Amino acid sequence: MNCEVNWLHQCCLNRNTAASPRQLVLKFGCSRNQRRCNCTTALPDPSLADLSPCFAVVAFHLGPWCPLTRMRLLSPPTLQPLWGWRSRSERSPGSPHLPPLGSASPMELSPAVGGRGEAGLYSTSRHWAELCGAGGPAWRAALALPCLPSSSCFETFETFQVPSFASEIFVSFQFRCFELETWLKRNTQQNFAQPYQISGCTSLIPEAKAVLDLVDTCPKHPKKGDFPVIVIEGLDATGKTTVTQSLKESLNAILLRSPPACISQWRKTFDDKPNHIRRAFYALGNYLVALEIAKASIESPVIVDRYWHSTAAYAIATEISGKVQNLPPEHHEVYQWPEDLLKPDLVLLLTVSPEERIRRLKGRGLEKTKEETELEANSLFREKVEEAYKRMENPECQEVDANPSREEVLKTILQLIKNHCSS
Ligand SMILES: Nc1ncnc2c1ncn2[C@@H]1O[C@H](COP(=O)(O)OP(=O)(O)OP(=O)(O)O)[C@@H](O)[C@H]1O
Ligand SMILES: Cc1cn([C@H]2C[C@H](O)[C@@H](COP(=O)(O)O)O2)c(=O)[nH]c1=O
Repeated sequence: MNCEVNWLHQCCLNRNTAASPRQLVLKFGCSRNQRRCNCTTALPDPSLADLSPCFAVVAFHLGPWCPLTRMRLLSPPTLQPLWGWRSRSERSPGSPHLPPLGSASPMELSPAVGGRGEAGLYSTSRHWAELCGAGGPAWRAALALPCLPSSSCFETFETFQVPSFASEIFVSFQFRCFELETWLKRNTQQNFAQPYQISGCTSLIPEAKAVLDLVDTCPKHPKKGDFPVIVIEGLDATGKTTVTQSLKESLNAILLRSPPACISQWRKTFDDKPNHIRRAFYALGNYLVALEIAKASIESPVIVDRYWHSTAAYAIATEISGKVQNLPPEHHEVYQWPEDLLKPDLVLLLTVSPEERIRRLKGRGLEKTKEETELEANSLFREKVEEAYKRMENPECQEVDANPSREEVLKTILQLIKNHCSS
């Protein structure tokens, strides 16, 4: 018997929740006596568009009673799926920390084959006997597939067939933009290989076109003038705006910030996009502000409120889940300055104690970005951003204790600038 499952009907859109931002969970199931489940999908939900490109996880929750013998998932031939599995006892629904690629699995992963390609999970009856023995645990297997942008990510799953089963099966398709990206990158050594691509987004995000048009007007390698360029970095509310304003007055300097004013109108739009798209926007902001730095530093000293180090530190901290120790090791390429980006003369990192930062945040009371909310709620994230800042190289960040009064912080910074830039 064939059954068409109206799985959209059962789609549970679970995006932007505090627990798991941008997670989409789609669920469908078949009842005990349905022998065959054949789901043909075309996902008309436009809100999916901004979830991609991403990876889809197909997670199978299998009960010990399930006599499933074979599953087949059709996907484009070029996509190489990855898999992992774990027992129910280890399962934590909100965080699919899948085991490393290649760990022993009761499943066999078929290689992609010609034509439309076939990739999937096959289980032998012996495996199932081991897995599903009476009273045995229930298992969760997960298959991760790179998806194509837009709704086409669902064409990957054009046909999902479970050819023969007589029991209950519960399948959930979970789209997790960053958790999975992180997992895949870590396990496939593709570290940060493609995070800064914005061009693929133009059909999804019309603003991307306007931003890209601006890039086309940029000279490739703008040169710095003779005046010093000083960047002020730090977590939110560490006093960057306050001190950069004072430095501007004290040094008769030009004050710039990243992202620059010419793209700030689109900042809100991109802040709401998936991480890699938002990052692309911020990365681009640096290249645009570099042009302003090049021009301004011919005329006077330049102070920059955030630059590349912010983009990198926040991106790294967002990508890496778990402990500070999970950050890429010191001297890793993610901490290096991009070769084609104008370098500043001095980068100062303002640090304050967490208690003082909270006091300042409260005193300020502005609308918060997602990162700011994350920083407030998540001390681990804060630690990772700060640690990533400290690992940046060439130029490195020079740390400034910004706990003292505004006047004292300014005095310290002026002295550092004098020492560093007067030659
Ligand atoms: N040295 C200081 N002592 C006490 N309060 C300070 C000091 N420096 C700044 N503040 C106050 O702390 C709050 C945050 O400062 P500020 O806006 O300059 O931080 P910021 O690093 O620019 O924040 P964001 O990155 O979020 O824009 C403000 O209310 C500011 O007046
Ligand atoms: C420049 C830049 C900023 N962000 C994030 C980090 C902060 O939490 C917010 C707010 O920054 P602002 O100082 O108040 O303008 O934006 C980022 O993630 N990447 C960047 O390059």
